Amino acid sequence: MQSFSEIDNLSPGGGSLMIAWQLKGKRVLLVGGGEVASTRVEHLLGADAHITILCPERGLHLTTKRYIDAYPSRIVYFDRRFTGPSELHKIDLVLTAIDSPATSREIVDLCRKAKIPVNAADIPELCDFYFGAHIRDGPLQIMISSNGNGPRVSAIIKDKVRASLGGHEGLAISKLGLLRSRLKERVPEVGGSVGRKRMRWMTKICNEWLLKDFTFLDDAMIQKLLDDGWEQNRTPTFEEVSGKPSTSPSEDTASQPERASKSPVFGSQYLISIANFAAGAAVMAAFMYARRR
Ligand SMILES: C[C@@]1(CC(=O)O)c2cc3[nH]c(cc4nc(cc5[nH]c(cc(n2)[C@H]1CCC(=O)O)[C@@](C)(CC(=O)O)[C@@H]5CCC(=O)O)C(CC(=O)O)=C4CCC(=O)O)c(CCC(=O)O)c3CC(=O)O
Ligand SMILES: NC(=O)C1=CN([C@@H]2O[C@H](COP(=O)(O)OP(=O)(O)OC[C@H]3O[C@@H](n4cnc5c(N)ncnc54)[C@H](O)[C@@H]3O)[C@@H](O)[C@H]2O)C=CC1
Repeated sequence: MQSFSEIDNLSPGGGSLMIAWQLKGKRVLLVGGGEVASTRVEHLLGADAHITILCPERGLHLTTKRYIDAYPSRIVYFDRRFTGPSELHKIDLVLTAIDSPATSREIVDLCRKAKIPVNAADIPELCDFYFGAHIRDGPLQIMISSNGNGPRVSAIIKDKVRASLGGHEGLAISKLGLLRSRLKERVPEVGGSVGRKRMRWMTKICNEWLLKDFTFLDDAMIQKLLDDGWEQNRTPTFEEVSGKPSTSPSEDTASQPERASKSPVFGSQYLISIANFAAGAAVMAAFMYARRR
């Protein structure tokens, strides 16, 4: 059992809860239409929310205007300022991105009374949650947050993380999602021993296949994987299921460590590293020995 001091070390506090908030079909009020608001619209559209924008037309950023014109069924736009509590009727979430902290404060107060979560772009201490720097590739979403300390640094780190991705991760995850749902259709039981078996099998496939190989999954391959894999309680290889050779691990920037340790290519790279290290150590030892003499 963990002692209290160990638990204290595990949760030092000072952070925030990073969650993937499901906004599909929810109503979001965005007050303001400037540059910051335009980025909010992008995120809200990506999350399938119903959006209401309040902002005098002369204050609209070109990008916000483009979104309003392009998605009339998703965005309701009013060419006016926020007027009062009635704006919050049936609203699930409020975002302010305006150039008036006093008005932002008033809106936040009203949201508190109505128990509606709110983000005020200009007043971090009043926000129920912060935005972060995002990377999105289909269902893959990565958010970098500095928890209010350095938004620009979040954006810089985001660029570094993005550069380390291969570009195939989103598609691979979509295909994996399809495999998972087909498996759940086949064995719909929730929890219990079947649930555990299903999770073990999915975990094994994820560990053993290269991420990029999942991008090739089609209906026939999924069927074969389930028939020859799940039903036989084994995990067939990509080669077996597709009839094609696997993608080269060097092409797969997200290659899994489990696979790496088993892969002959990675295995030989590992041996070469050990050999290099041993050779370096031998030279160093000889050098030290020579100096002592
Ligand atoms: C607390 C938070 C509340 C919230 O907005 O939810 C907040 C608050 C404030 N930002 C301010 C300034 C800047 N914000 C950015 C950029 C971003 N800001 C974002 C989020 C957040 N900003 C939340 C914390 C997130 C975190 O901690 O990680 C990002 C990540 C996401 C997004 O906005 O969607 C997005 C990058 C997206 C991308 O590029 O991917 C830049 C740089 C730039 O524009 O390039 C600058 C200028 C440089 C700088 O200050 O760093 C100011 C005015 C400060 C002042 O007056 O001095 C305030 C208010 C204050 O702090 O008082
Ligand atoms: N969180 C973040 O990422 C960042 C936040 N900020 C803060 O966000 C705020 C907005 O920044 P920008 O978009 O660059 O400003 P902006 O000046 O481009 O846009 C402000 C918009 O608010 C509208 N507006 C003002 N009062 C309003 C009201 N009562 N009702 C409806 N609309 C109203 C204006 O017409 C304008 O369209 C600023 O306070 C800024 O300090 C700034 C940079 C980054």
